[in-house]
Amino acid sequence: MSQRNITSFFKPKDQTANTETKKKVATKPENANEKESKDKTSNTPVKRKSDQESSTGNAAKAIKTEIKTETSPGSKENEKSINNNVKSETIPVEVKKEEKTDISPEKPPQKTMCLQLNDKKVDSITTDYNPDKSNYHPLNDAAWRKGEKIPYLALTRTFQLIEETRGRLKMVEILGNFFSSVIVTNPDDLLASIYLSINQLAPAYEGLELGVAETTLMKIICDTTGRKMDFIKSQTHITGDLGIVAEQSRMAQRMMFKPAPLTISGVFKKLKDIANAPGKNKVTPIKDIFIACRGSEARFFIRSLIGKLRIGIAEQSLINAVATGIVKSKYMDKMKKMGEEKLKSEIDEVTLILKTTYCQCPNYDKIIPTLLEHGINEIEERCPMLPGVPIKPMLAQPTKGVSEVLERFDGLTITCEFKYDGERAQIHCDENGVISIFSRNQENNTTKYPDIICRIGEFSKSGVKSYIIDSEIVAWDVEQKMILPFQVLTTRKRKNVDVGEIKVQVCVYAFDLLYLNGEPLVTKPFADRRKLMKENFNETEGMWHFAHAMDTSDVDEVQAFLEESIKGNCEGLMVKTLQKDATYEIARRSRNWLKLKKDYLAGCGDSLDLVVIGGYRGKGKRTGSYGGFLLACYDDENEEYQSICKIGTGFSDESLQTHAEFFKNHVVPTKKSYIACDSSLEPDDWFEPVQVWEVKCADLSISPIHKAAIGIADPEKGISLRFPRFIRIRDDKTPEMATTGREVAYMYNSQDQIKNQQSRQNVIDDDFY
Ligand SMILES: Nc1ncnc2c1ncn2[C@@H]1O[C@H](COP(=O)(O)OP(=O)(O)OP(=O)(O)O)[C@@H](O)[C@H]1O
Ligand SMILES: [Mg+2]
Ligand SMILES: [Mg+2]
Repeated sequence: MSQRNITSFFKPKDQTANTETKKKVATKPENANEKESKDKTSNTPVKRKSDQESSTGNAAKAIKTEIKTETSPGSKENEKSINNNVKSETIPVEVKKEEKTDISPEKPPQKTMCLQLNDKKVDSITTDYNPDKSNYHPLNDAAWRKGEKIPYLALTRTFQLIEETRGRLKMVEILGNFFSSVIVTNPDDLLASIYLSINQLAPAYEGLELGVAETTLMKIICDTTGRKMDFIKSQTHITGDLGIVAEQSRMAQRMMFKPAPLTISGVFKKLKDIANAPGKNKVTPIKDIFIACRGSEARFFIRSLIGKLRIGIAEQSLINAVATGIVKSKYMDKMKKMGEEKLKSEIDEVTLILKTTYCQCPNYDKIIPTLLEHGINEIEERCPMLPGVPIKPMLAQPTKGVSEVLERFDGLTITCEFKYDGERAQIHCDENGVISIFSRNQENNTTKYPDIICRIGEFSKSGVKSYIIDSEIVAWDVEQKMILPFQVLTTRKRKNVDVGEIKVQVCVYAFDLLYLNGEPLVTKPFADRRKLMKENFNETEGMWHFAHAMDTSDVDEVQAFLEESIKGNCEGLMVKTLQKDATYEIARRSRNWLKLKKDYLAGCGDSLDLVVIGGYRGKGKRTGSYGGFLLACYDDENEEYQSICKIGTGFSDESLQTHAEFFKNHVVPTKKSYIACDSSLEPDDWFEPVQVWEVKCADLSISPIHKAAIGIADPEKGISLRFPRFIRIRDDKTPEMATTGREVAYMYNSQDQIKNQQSRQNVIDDDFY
């Protein structure tokens, strides 16, 4: 290859590391590219990456046709090994002979190397770069030049590093460095890189999901690699990860025709096609990509399809990483001169702008192109709140009693509203009259409520062109004209409901107006928003109501209103500021909304929403299912799950069966790095964090073993729940929306007993909660 400016992602040293790994798993000569080419040219010439013009699709197709004729000789011995040889009747397939320790996917280069190299790589773009002297290496498949489409392998190697890294800061740094490389060399690939890193194809509310069944993928792996189904199944059972098995299977097989390297944009587009394709039409595009996968590409491609990337990059980390990428790409060669502190403070600033923007417009399709075109300073203004794009809702803080509420709001004008126990609904109407209904979680619930859509015209008065209403949808008893319990609402179908088949009627209780006729209202005080809502919308009995409210701060009146709410089948009250400190705080659990539930009056206060991370097999009557579970809260700062209690109460025999069935598909072989848990609690099975349970308890206490809120209420000990009881599954919450460590600490500190023991300074500052 001629000398020219090369953008290379990994140092030669890294490459050596790679080669060494390869040596371990393959008998392939380690030294040179020429050798590799020569070996192949002896049979069929393999085109070099640089002169290969054919598209992935074509190359893939060519191979696919050949692969179809492959047969596995499948001696019993071979079948047992993941490296069983694959033969082809039509094309010679080079097969790697590997050692028995076969589940050892390609090791990524050393972390620090990658980071240094990222900086260097950035230099390499600005200076006239000589590949002979610096970090270019012919064996580096993940390298790319400025302006070129970025190889998918560069991204999956980054994922590999993240997967093997402990600590969120480091993970963010690795991903941020990668994003900075993308921004500098080919910003067009940034959006796809971002989506692939969080395993999404579009904003969550568009509901475009991959989620291909594991068995379908297993079959594809068998078809394309010649492995036997039993073998793939058993290896998946051992490793607990079809991604790793796919990677091993793919690596064990060498083909004469090297398909064109996959690119980030190419894979992203194909994944979208796969998501949009009906069931059986997904198979061909999956095969096309899978047979073109190199190294860790296979692992992450398969994991993307399953719907679990397992690198633990959640929303907050992603935004931090994008901010890191933006700032680093801006300073490139000046980074060292800038000093760490200045760099960090600028990254923090950009993170905040991005977060605010994402809260009002959670849509990377809009944010990223705007960012690249207009820069970070204009982003907030250019990506405003818009009907049709769900915003993250404002949430409330729990309180323990009427007097606490009034103390907190001393001197402020407030209102008390009934707290309805149903499903949060953001109702959007855009300028064209298109209606969408979004859940608390920004999921699109429009097809769940066709009855609401049918009669929406009665709701708004004339002159209303566009709006966003915040509301609670509750189940409604038409005959008795009363609200029905939350459990009734859960029996309603979740999607594509037919008006004719509706058994559970619903009523909407509107409590806020966030947008009206082209104007966001979130910065106006609640009193003004509420006035506008009442002026522009109608009430119709059993269909549309404004939340029942009373503007008072009289203790007795609040107490009486609370009791009235409970009689009316509500959970309690929401107490809200009206004038001062009364803006709508997007995505915040704000102190300007306090919730006062009947349950708070006894016990520990609010219930907790906890993530199930493990199961203990049952004995006696519970043999065959789990007898208990390990629960965790979510530490949103470090993005880890912290164990909080074991739970074995509140379950019916039937619900235990249901849980066992459900978690059977989410067992992982070992504890994941993002789980903080003492070894003495080791469950029989670890689960992926996928489900949230609402739990009540007698109280919270300091625990020497549990890790919840460690370092907050106590410098070294965590907090655990006493006498926890299962209440219900919270399908409307993702694991990242579970009760946080800080919230746990807050609840612990709010317990009267503790409150009395502590001096005021020790009590957690509400601002952090
Ligand atoms: N009048 C109201 N104003 C605001 N929210 C209300 C009102 N009535 C019912 N709600 C519901 O109460 C929720 C606020 O409570 P919180 O912040 O604790 O969230 P949550 O944990 O999902 O709620 P919970 O566990 O209490 O059901 C809102 O998300 C909304 O669904
Ligand atoms: Mg609720
Ligand atoms: Mg709750």
